[in-house]
Amino acid sequence: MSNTLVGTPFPPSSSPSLGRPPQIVMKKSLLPVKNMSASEKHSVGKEDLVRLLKQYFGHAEFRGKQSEAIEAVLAGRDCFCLMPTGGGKSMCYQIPAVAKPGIVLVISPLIALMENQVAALRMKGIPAEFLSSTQTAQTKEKIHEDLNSGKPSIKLLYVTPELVALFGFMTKLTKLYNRGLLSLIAIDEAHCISTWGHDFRPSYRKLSSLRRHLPDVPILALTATAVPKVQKDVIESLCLQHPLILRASFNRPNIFYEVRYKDLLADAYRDVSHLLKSAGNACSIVYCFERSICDDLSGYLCKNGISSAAYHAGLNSKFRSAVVDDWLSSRIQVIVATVAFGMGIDKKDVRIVCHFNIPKSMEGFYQESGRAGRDQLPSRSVLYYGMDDRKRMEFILRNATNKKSGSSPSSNSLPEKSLEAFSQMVEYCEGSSCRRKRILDSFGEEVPASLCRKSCDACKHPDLVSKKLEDLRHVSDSHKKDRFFPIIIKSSKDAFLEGRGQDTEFWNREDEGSFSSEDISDSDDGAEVISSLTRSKISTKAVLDEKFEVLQHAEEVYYQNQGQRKQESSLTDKKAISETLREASKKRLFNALTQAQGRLGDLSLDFEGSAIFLEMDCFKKYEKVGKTFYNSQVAATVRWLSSSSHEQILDRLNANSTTPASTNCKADNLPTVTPPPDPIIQDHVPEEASAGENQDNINLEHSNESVDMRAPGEKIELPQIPSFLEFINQKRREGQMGSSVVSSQHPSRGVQKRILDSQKHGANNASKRIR
Ligand SMILES: Nc1ncnc2c1ncn2[C@@H]1O[C@H](COP(=O)(O)OP(=O)(O)OP(=O)(O)O)[C@@H](O)[C@H]1O
Ligand SMILES: [Mg+2]
Repeated sequence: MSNTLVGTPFPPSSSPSLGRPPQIVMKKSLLPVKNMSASEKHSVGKEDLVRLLKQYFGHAEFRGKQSEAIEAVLAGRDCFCLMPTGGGKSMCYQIPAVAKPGIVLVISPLIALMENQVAALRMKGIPAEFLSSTQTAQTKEKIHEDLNSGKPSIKLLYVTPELVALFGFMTKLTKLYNRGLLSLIAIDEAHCISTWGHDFRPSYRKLSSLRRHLPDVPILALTATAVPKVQKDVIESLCLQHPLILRASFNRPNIFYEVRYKDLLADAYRDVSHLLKSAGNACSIVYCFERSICDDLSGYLCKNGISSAAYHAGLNSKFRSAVVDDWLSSRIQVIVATVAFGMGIDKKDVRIVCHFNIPKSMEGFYQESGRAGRDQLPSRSVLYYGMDDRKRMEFILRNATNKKSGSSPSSNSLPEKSLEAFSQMVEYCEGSSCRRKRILDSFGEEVPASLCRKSCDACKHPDLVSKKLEDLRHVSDSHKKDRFFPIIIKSSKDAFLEGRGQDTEFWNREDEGSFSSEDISDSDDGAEVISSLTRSKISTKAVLDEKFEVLQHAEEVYYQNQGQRKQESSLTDKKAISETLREASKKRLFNALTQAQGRLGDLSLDFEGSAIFLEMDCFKKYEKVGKTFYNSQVAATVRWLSSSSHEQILDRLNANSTTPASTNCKADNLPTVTPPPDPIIQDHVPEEASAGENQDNINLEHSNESVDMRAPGEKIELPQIPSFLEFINQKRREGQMGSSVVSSQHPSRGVQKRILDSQKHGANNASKRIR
C-alpha cells in the first residue's frame, strides 16, 4: 500500500449518532494535500482502491466509470462524470475521501439527500457531517471546532450551494484550503447549474466562484442528466480545467418502459390501482403534477387496499419525513408524490415508477423513472399520457416567465427551451418507435433499436401500440368536435393565473427542503412564476386584488402589533379552504350540472370539467376571503344552475374561456344572449331569487368583471380603495368607539364591509342586494 493511502483510519462503528463524530484513530498523520508531489498523488493503486471499496462499502468491484473518475480526482484532475441514475456516482467522491488525506467537500442540493448519505457513511464508520440550518447551534459549533482543529476528523463535509455562497463560509473554506486540508470538491447533481437543465437552481450558479477561491483543489461534477448543451454549460460555469469527461451509457436495461393512454382508459385511477396490485406488494412511486391529485389518488389507492401515502410540499415537513420513513422501511408500499420527492433517495427495490401526468422534460422523466430498479433487478416505468395533461403543460410552459432563469444571458428563450424539451416527451408518448431508443437519443446517445431487446411496449407489442395510437388519434379528433374543450383549458389556466399553480410542482423540486434560504434555492419558485404571470395577464383585476391584499396584510400587521397574533392565526386556519372541502364542492357542482342536464336535455358538456371550472371560479374569488364566502358562492352557483337556461349555462362556461380553442368549438354556434350574471354571494339574497334577478348584483371581488359584462355605456363606479393611512386611522377610530373587537375577529370582512359600503353609495344601481 502506498504512503498516501489513509488505510483504515476509521474503526467501523455500528451505531454512530449524528452530530457526534466517531472517535477516529489515525494510523498515519494526514499530509496536507498541497504538499503532495505529483507522483504521490498518483500513488494510490487500483488494488488499494478496490480494497477500500470492499472494506467500507462491501462491493467487489467498481461499476461503470467509477474507477476512472476516482483515479482522475486522486491525481488532482478535474472531472465531469455523467453516469445514469443509480449508477453509483456517490462512490466517485466517497472512495477518494477514504483514500486521501484531507476533507472532501460535497455540494448537494437537498438536505434530505445529505442527511441520508451522511447517516449511511457514519454507519460504515466514515466520519461525515453536513451543515445546515436544521442542526442545532451546538452541533454546528462542534463541526466548526473540528474543522478548525489541527487534525480535523471529518472526511466528508456536505453543504448546500447556498451555504457556499455565504461570505463567512467561503472564508472558512479558504482557511481550510490554505492549511492544505481540502482534497476535493464534489458537486452532486451538477446539471442544476445550467439554465438549460431541467432543474436549474440559481444558487448553483454561485459555485463558479469556487475555482477562484480554491484554485488548486480538483473539482468533480456529477450528474445523471446532462444533454451536451448542459454538459458544456456545467464545465464552463465551474471553470473546470481540462476535465476528464466520463460518459457512461444512460441505458437502464432492467427498466421496462411503457405508455398508457388515459383517453383510451375508462378509469385511469382504476388502471393505476390494477397496475400496482399486479405487482404484489412491490415498492412503487407514482408521480403526479399536482398536490391535490396526489392526495386524491393516494386516497383512492388506500380505499382499494393498497398501502399508500401522498408526499408533496403542501404537507408539513414532519409528516413528509414520516411518510418517507414509512416508505423507506416498506411500511407503506406506494408513495404518491410530486417531483418534490425523490432526488437522491437511494431505495434499491423500487419496482414501479409510474407517471400519472406527463413530465415536463425527458431529463426529468429519466431521472424520476430511473428511481426504479437501482438494484438492477427488472422494474417498470409506466407513463399515463392524457391529451388534457399535455395541453395543460404546454400552456404552463408557454407562459412561464423568464424570471426563473435569473440573470443568465441565455435566459430570454426560457419558454421556447421548455417547450422544445417538452416536445420530446410528447414524441415519446405519441410515437410508435422504441421508447428506450427515444430516451437515449435525447441524451445524444446513438444506439440501435435492437439494444432494447423487447423491453419496452413499442418493441414488445408493436401492433398493439400502433392500434392504440390510431385510437388515440380518433379520440383526439372527436374530442375536438364534441368536447367542450375550453373548459379544461380554462380551468388549468386559471389554476395558474389565480395562484393554484402553487400546487403544481413540476419544476419545484427544491421546495422539499423548505427550511431557510441557506438550504434551498430562493428564486426557482413556482409561486413567483405564477405571480408574475398573474400580474402580466390579468392586470386590471390584479390592481384591485393587490390593493385588497395590501390592505389585508396591513391589517394583519396592525393586529399582530397589537399582540393578537395568536387569535389571528387561529382565524386564518378557520378560514382556510381545505382540499377536502373543494372536492366536496366539485361533487356538488357536478350533481347540479347533472340535474340541469335532466331538466334541460342535452347540454353537450363535459360535466366533470365544467364542475372543476365552476369550483375553481368560486375558489379564485374567495380563496383569500375564506371558506364562509366560498361556501356561499358554491351554494349560489348550485342554485343558479338549478334555475338557469341552457344558453345561460353554456354562455357562462364559455364566456370565461379566452383560449383560441373556444373559437374553434361550440362557442361559434352559440346564440348571442345577454350574458347571465356570475352567481355571487347570496347569503343575503332570498332563496327563490332567479338568475335574471341577480343581474344587478355586484360584489367586491369581481366588480370589474361585471363591468366587462355590461352593455357599453352602462358604467359602474369601482369602489373607493382606502389608502393605508386611511385604513389605519379608521381602525383606530373604530377602536376608540369600541368596535375594534368586532373588526379584529373578522379583519378582512372589516375592510370588505367598508368597501361594500362605499360601493353602495357609489354604485346605487349595482348594489341593491348587497345588504
Ligand atoms: N461498485 C458498486 N457495486 C455495487 N453497488 C454499487 C457500486 N457503487 C455504488 N453501488 C450502489 O448503487 C446504488 C446507487 O448509488 P448512488 O446513490 O451513488 O447512485 P447515483 O449515481 O448517485 O444515483 P442518482 O443519480 O439517483 O443520485 C447505491 O445503493 C450504491 O451502494
Ligand atoms: Mg446521487
